[in-house]
Amino acid sequence: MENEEYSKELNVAVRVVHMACSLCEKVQKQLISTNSDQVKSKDDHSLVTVADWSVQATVSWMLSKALGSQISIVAEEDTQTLSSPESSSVLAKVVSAVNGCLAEAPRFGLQGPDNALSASQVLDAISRCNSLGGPTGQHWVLDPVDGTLGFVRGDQYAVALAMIDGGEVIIGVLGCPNYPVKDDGLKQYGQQKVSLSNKSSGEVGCVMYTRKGSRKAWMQPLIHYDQRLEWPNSAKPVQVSSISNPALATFCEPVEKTNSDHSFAAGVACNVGLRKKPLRVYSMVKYAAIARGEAEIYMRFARSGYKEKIWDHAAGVLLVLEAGGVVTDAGGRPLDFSKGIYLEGLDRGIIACSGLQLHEKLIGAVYASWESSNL
Ligand SMILES: Nc1ncnc2c1ncn2[C@@H]1O[C@H](COP(=O)(O)O)[C@@H](OP(=O)(O)O)[C@H]1O
Ligand SMILES: [Mg+2]
Repeated sequence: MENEEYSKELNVAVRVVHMACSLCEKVQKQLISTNSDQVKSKDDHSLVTVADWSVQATVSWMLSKALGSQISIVAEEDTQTLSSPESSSVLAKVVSAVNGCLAEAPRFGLQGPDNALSASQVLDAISRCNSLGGPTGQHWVLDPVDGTLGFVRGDQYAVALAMIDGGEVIIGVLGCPNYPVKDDGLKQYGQQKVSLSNKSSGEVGCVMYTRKGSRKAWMQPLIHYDQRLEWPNSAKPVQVSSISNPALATFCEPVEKTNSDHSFAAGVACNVGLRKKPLRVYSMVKYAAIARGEAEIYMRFARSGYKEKIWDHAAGVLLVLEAGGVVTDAGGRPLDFSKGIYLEGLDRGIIACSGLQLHEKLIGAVYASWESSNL
């Protein structure tokens, strides 16, 4: 990207997200290959948390190493459970996953530690991410494994890293390890899941990234096995779809109806003339789908009282905006990332679109449907 401002931060963030994706892929593979259902339900929980904590420790350690230990990081996990005596075996797994990942830093163009980290260094790296964000200064915002259910089910999930400066999202990086690189890959993934053991290099998994004001968003394939990440590797620009006819538009929403009111969204969809069935996808991969031009609309209507968190949206929102799209709350106002860990003042829900025409229609339809809804 031409503008030098924040280029070091962006470069480091992209490499770190590649590392985190590689860590997650290993844990997810292990999880999927556990056959006994009984063992699985027990292991599921600990393996997911292993991935969450390990990614948070790795990203925290690498960012501090590359950018200075004074950086502020807002992230989802804390160490309360992990540091209790009952969690010693999980902690051992986390330490091993983190050291395994950090040892590979040179493959990603970064410098890892000279010696393996101790358990207390790993715990420190996790607990350092206790910033609360806010309107001033720079804050890194991390969701180590977004879409936990998708992760457990061998489906879509994302590693999301953003940087906020002065309350504005400046950098957005989204790792989507199960998002096929080829066009229309997400729709095909839904119909015919890629076998995790057969994932081959360059076909499945991408990291998307952007910087505010660049009006560009990029996608790189994940690297596998002993490949090295070169900058900018085979990054290709992505952009939103040009479809503005609702009858041809694809709309995404969360898989879980507890996270978004499917029937309210169906009413809005019907009002604007959307014809296709919703594409239900776990995690921030929905934002990635809009930024890549594979879907035109993402609607999210959480139950009243639920407060959306900044790490579930920051990276994805910037990607959609810089790829040419529009993202607002359901009242048409931009999302406010300056108020701490929550998207305070969010009006009813979130609407991301590939273009203004569709967006205006959706906002109008939400307004019209609101009175009759029971949200
Ligand atoms: N009741 C609720 N309403 C809306 N979102 C919720 C929710 N409970 C949890 N979430 C958030 O929804 C995210 C998953 O999004 P989606 O449903 O689009 O896949 C979760 O991220 P994690 O999986 O990182 O916890 C979590 O932060
Ligand atoms: Mg999340």
